[in-house]
Parts: sequence; C-alpha cells; structure tokens
Amino acid sequence: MSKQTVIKPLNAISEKGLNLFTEDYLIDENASQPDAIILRSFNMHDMELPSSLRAIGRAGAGVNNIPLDVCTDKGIPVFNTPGANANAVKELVITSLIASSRQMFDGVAWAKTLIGKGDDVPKLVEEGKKQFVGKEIQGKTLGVIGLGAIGARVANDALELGMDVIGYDPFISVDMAWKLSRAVKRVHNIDELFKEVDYISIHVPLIPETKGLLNKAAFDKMKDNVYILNFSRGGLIDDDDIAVALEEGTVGKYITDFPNAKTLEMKNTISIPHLGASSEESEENCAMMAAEELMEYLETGNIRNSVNFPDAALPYQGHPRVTAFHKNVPKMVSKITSEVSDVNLNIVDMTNRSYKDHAYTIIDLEGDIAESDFGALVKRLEGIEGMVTTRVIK
Ligand SMILES: NC(=O)c1ccc[n+]([C@@H]2O[C@H](COP(=O)([O-])OP(=O)(O)OC[C@H]3O[C@@H](n4cnc5c(N)ncnc54)[C@H](O)[C@@H]3O)[C@@H](O)[C@H]2O)c1
Ligand SMILES: O=C(O)[C@H](O)COP(=O)(O)O
Repeated sequence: MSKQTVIKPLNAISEKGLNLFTEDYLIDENASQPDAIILRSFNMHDMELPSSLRAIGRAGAGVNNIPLDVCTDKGIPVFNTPGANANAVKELVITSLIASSRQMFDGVAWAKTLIGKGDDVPKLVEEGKKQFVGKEIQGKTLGVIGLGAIGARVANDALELGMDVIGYDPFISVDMAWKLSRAVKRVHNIDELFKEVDYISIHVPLIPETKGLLNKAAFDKMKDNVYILNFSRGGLIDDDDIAVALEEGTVGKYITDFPNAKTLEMKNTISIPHLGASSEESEENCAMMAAEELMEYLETGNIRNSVNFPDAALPYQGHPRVTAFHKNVPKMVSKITSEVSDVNLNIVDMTNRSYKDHAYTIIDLEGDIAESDFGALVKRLEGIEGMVTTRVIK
C-alpha cells in the first residue's frame, strides 16, 4: 500500500486491537473519507456511507446496527468476530440466572434503602430478608433458544450447575452441534421448549424472522412464573406483550441487557445497561479479531468471518491479485477468466465462493504486470453484467 489506509473507529475500541494496525494505517476517528470503519454498537443506519469506504469491522457479534443490504449493494464486506465475546456474555447470563432466581438484585436494591437507619440496620436486615426468599436453579429446567457461540456455552454450563437444559436451534452449525453437551435435550418445535421450562435464555440474532419471537402467543404457552433472560437484543421480545405477562405473572421476571423507556418501568424487570460483552478480555478479543480481519481483507482481499460476503481465501504469495464481487449467476466465472485471457494474462491460482445472491472471485496472476494491462483488465471486468466491485492488489 503506497499511502496510509485510513481506519475510522465509530466507538471506543480496545487499544490492543487498534495497536495491531501497522504503520501502513492511520486511525482517525474524525476521518470523512475512511477506507474502513471499525465499530461496536454504533447505529450506522442513519449515517451516509462515505464513498471511500471499502470494509466494515464489527468488534462483536450482532450486526443489526449496520445497513447490510446497502453494504452488499455497494460491494462493502462487513466482518464480525464470532465467539470473541461469547464467554463474557455467558458469564453474565449465568450470573443473572442465579442472582435473579435468588432475588439478589431486588434484595441489594432494598438494602440500599436502609441508608441512614443507623444502628437499626442489622435488625432491619434480619426482619426484611424474608421478602427475598429465592429459588435454587439446581433441578430446574432452562430453555436455551439459539445454540450458537453463546447459547451453547450457556447450555453446557447450566448442565454443570445441575439444571436440565432444553435447546432449540433449527439452524445449529455442525461446529456448535459438536460442542454442545449430549445431555442437552434438543427440540425441533419451539413450543415444546415453551411448555417445559422454568427459565428461558434467548441467544439468536435480531433479524426480521426473530423480531418479537417472544410475544403473547409464546407467553401463553409457557408455565406460570417463567423467568426470561434476554442478552441478545431488545427487539426479540414484544415489549407490550411481556408487560402484560409480567403483570399477570406468566412471566415472573424479565432480565434484559437492553433496557428502553418501556422496560424500565415494567414490573419485575431487571435492567442491565448492555454489559454482556463489556469485559476487558472480550473487548480486547473482539477488537483484535476485527482488526486482523480488516487488515487481511485490505491487504490480500481474503475474506474471513464476513456476514454479507462468502468466506474466500487464497494464500497470498505476492502474485498480482484481482478480486471481483459479483452477482451469483451462471457463467460469471467463465466470463471473468475469458476477460483475463483476452488481455493475455495468465492465472496462477483462483477461487470463487458464493453466498446467497452474490459471489466473490480471487484470481492470482503470473508475472510483473504493467499498470496499463491492469487498467484494461479492470475496465473489462467492470463491463461484465452483474459485476459489483473489482480490486487490484499488488
Ligand atoms: N449482550 C451482549 O453484549 C451481546 C454480546 C454478544 C452477542 N449478543 C447478541 O447475541 C446474539 C447471539 O450471539 P452469538 O455469538 O451466540 O451468535 P451465533 O451466530 O454464534 O449464534 C446465533 C445462533 O442463533 C441461531 N438462530 C438463528 N435464528 C434462529 C431462530 N429463529 N431460532 C433459533 N435459533 C436461531 C443460529 O443458528 C445460531 O446458532 C447476537 O446476534 C447478538 O445480537 C449480545
Ligand atoms: O452483539 C454484540 O457483540 C454485543 O451486543 C456487544 O455489543 P457492544 O460491543 O456494543 O458491547
């Protein structure tokens, strides 16, 4: 890279991650024309994407704050950091499961009200504690919706704590299926989970298919006094429906990492200020992984852990490289390779991978190639119907 590549952080990103960017990069939070953006939960939906933008790295899991379709249309890959914050979230889920079950949050808040009661405090504590008799989780049943990086960890650890665990995930990856304890009872109909469990922890992405997944219809199928833990996204739960369920006692407690104006006022709701991934370790892991993914893409065109591009990588051995992001339609690869041979260039290695409606091709070329030949090739590639973006890396 001849000039510095500009990285614009939209949130506070761990120094450990930012420090991985070499001297070829400039970190500038005020940049108006960055090459890449690195962010956490900053809402990019209302933001105009800079024309210079070539890649986005989400230091975290959820990407509902990023306009994915717009990025795909513009040929901008969005990366996230699968699993990098999963342990942090799991620890907070397990903590909250036990703490809410033992009425700790309410008890601790009540103890604060005793400030100023002087020598009466110990006596008031002993008299007041009967309001906060809780339940142990051992022997109870936990339902885990979504058995990905976080859900699988929560399920396995809950078993270790003596719970029975029912899991639901129609799209579980092979990797996660291997990691999940065989003692987790997997169901293929979510209603089976609803009717059996004492606690539910939800670990799915917020996408149109999961919006309001826990709503009146779902609450009506649950046992009375079920506890719901939501460390995924606020929009997964229908706020109006859970407010009613909390009033009626169908839901006994709602523990949410995503409070809003409505949930803050709801009965029996524990509000946590989105702390799931806020551990030093997780912030470092996510920032480092996002920085590595961005640098690999910017320097080699290889794609790892993108949520809108296919994973595609060729070992970078210094050959001049051309990448193309295009529609996933028949004959694209033959059109691309025939353009390469028409300008008398020779292919050393190539890969083509697809994801949904799009595909990504990486081609390594032989020899020293004149700037004018590259120019001619790129012009021809861009003329192919269905081509979104091309890049030359040398
Ligand atoms: N509170 C926090 O700070 C915090 C931190 C990390 C992640 N999150 C949230 O948690 C979510 C899950 O994170 P993860 O790292 O486990 O992601 P992941 O991609 O590893 O797991 C998500 C799982 O959900 C499953 N899934 C998708 N749709 C489903 C459906 N309709 N029903 C059941 N399962 C479904 C997928 O198959 C996958 O196994 C993220 O999308 C994010 O919104 C929150
Ligand atoms: O999806 C995620 O990774 C979490 O919600 C963490 O978000 P944060 O990086 O803003 O803490």
